[in-house]
Amino acid sequence: MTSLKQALKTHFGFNNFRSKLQEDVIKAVLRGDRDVFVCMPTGAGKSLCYQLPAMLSEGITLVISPLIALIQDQVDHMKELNIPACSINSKLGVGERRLILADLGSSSPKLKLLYITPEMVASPSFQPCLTDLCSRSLLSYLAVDEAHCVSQWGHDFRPDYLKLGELRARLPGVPCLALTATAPKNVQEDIVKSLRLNSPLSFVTPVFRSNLHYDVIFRDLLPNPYVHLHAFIKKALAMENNSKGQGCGIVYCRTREGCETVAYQLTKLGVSAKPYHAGLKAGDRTEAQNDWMQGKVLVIVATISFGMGVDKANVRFVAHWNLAKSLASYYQESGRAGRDGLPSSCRTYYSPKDKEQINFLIRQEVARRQEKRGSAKESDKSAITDFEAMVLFCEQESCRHASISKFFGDKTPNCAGACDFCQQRAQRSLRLPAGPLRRGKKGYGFERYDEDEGGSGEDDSAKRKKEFSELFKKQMKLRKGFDGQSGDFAPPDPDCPLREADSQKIPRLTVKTREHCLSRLQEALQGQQGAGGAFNGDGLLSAVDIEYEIFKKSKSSNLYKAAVLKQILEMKAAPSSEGENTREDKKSREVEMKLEDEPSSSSFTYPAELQGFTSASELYSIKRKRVGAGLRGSSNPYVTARELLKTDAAPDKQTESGGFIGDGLRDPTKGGRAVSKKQQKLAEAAKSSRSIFQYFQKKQPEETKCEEEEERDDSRAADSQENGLQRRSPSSPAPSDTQETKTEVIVITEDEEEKTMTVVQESSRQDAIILTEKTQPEQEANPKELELDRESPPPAKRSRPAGGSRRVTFNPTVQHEVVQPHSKAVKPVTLKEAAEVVVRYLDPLYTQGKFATKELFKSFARYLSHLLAENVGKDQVKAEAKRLIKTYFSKVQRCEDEADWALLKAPHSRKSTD
Ligand SMILES: Nc1ncnc2c1ncn2[C@@H]1O[C@H](COP(=O)(O)OP(=O)(O)OP(=O)(O)O)[C@@H](O)[C@H]1O
Repeated sequence: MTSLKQALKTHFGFNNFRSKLQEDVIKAVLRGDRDVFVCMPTGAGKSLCYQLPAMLSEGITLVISPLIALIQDQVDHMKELNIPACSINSKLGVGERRLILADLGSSSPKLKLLYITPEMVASPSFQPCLTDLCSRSLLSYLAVDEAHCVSQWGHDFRPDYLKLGELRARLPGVPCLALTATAPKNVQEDIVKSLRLNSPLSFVTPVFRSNLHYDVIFRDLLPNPYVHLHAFIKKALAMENNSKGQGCGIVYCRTREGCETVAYQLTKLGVSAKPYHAGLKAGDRTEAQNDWMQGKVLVIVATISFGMGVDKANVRFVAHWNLAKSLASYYQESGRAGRDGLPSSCRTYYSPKDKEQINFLIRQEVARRQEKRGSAKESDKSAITDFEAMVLFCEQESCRHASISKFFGDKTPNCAGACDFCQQRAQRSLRLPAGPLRRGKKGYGFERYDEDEGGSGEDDSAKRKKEFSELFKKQMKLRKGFDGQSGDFAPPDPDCPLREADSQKIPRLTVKTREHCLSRLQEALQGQQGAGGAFNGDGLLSAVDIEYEIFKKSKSSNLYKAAVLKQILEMKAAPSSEGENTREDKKSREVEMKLEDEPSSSSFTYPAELQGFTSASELYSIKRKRVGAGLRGSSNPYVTARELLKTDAAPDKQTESGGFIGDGLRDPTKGGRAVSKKQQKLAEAAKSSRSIFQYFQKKQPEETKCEEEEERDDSRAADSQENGLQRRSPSSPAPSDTQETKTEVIVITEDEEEKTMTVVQESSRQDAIILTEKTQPEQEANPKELELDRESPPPAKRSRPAGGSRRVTFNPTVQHEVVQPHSKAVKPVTLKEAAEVVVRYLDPLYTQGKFATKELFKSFARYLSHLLAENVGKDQVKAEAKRLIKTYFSKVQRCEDEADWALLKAPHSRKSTD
């Protein structure tokens, strides 16, 4: 055994190097004559490339690593191996710090590895120590882990990494080693330049990992995505035959709320899962991670804050519930699967809605950076192009491994069926019957003739040619058949509404898929057209036409699906037949739709300015487009309770002509189309009530933003409390002890000014008076507060055309107040009473702390504002609530949140699981 291998065994317990490359890198580092750059896939054993040399050299190796948590894991691991390693960081106790500094100051320090963040290494407090070590030539190596963080082209740029260039310059005699798993060519070059590496030796391995199977699923086309995910997990963990399963997995979600929902759904379906995100208490997060590490929990459902430095070998799958923000990030995150080299699965649940939202956030972030900097940079584009590469990875019909390799500048690898595209292709070709064309080297159809050596000249030759030509045609026909006209094609039912339903023009596109797409198109069309269009049959006809057009134009199954989804999005974004049709309107609504369409978000995660109530006097001046598409198809949803009651007969008219029955559902006996199952279930479930206060557990709006922003939340939250009335937490004390209560309503005027109106209500009097009015020009808003909004879904405010009308925001503390207008005709109901009535009707649409859709919440909020405006009695409240639900049923034909939809299907299960 060589001395190097001996050292490997002695210090790390490994018999061999993980790869030849690992060994080569270590040897190069040990030579110490050149800087070294290493780009090796996740789990390839990069850490050993500096850890082993550190053990074999005099002095101390300084390791720069981006996260304290990551450092802690490494230090703990080293300590387990009895390797003297430690870290200096802000979390260190005074005593510990003193001990470390004492060792570093000694003539022969015992420490071999000193881990430190880029911030700490640049801090003035560390400089004397660094200078001292340097002057005594006690620094053996400088290792920069996760070196891609230095590059502005990279997906995880950390400005503090840029300071490492200066550090490097200060340590001219110390060999530097830069390591990363994810660096395309431009990032590699940037690393070398920024870290001022001295003509480094580069060890770059292809990114291809043959043990990882990649696939992409169009989430929006799944009847129940959670069930689909559950099936995937069961398969990946081999749970079918073994209830305990093997290994574990990660599901990445973009938002905290997504994590909670997915973890909840998986647990409900029988897979132990825990959420992990920055919104959890530190203790809960650690517990979730430990439970997962120890195998007590099979699945961790996390934001991207989870995983860096987590060294778990048996991760059998990584699923992305939402699109990753770049292909490089995706490669890194999905690469946490299969570190043990065993087959593992990486799946993305793709949704065009995610695409729209993330695209918006990325561009917003880029614009913000440029604004801050005052100029644009070429590297700004990389965030956008990297994301586009991610989208292409999902949408393109090609080998997934090839897409990744191309992105990183590698050659196309031999995927060998390790992705959905290549697997399907392989399966198709396997289904070709064994025949002369498939017989290996000689398989061109000539074998049997070749064997017939005693052939007889010209005649034979002509005969052969003819036979070959026939055979060739036959085989081509067969191939064609297996590309699309396969015998597996399930024919359509006789009553199938699709045009050319039995056409097999698009390979692998089933009638079932087409029918599903048709129904989604119908839903979208109904949503667009309003109740009239939904039931008169036109919706069906047009949807059939639209579907057929898409079918005709599409060349592949994926392109067909993508086109259908695009069409649905466009239809949702388009103005209703009754609505205004200006371009601005469309734009405004597009953004609103994006907000509504967030699959995993609750109503409470709306930007503050969309969350709620306005005073009655403001209601009449608000155009529909300003506050959302709550009552789609209605040109003016803001009618008073009284007006609503007056027009209550309208749907009953429809009963006669179109088949509505009293509860807003359609009567199948009256000639109309049967009520949908969903509508029936909703109606059935509308029976129980719950405490109103649950509906006001308003979450902070920042919950929808990208996780990478979360580290900065605390300070922002403080800022926002100081600044924004609309951000006041519902749990903040209500102004109740005094004689009067104040309610502040923020109104955005046409010239984009915020007006804060304080409604004061004296407890002795039951009337409300507007007491103060202060304006707050938007440009004066605290920049930090604006920043807070940065990663939230696009607020309507930004999309509104200039010179538009008013936006209204809502102060949640209103819940505890009784604000009554002047009329004394009937005994007015309190807000709480009114809400209880509404809740009774909305209850089935509420689950897991949120409403089924934002739209519904907006309707609810709007309804409560009516009550504030109107002096109505309990009966009228009931009638109006009923009407609201009726409107909802008839105008909103979809329920985007599959989780809630699943619960609606089984209304009673919610009670037990709440
Ligand atoms: N020669 C070896 N033999 C066996 N196991 C090894 C060897 N070298 C490293 N390992 C193990 O491989 C795993 C991955 O190593 P390491 O964490 O260094 O990977 P990495 O390339 O740094 O990954 P990442 O990019 O995720 O940080 C660790 O558990 C490590 O102990």
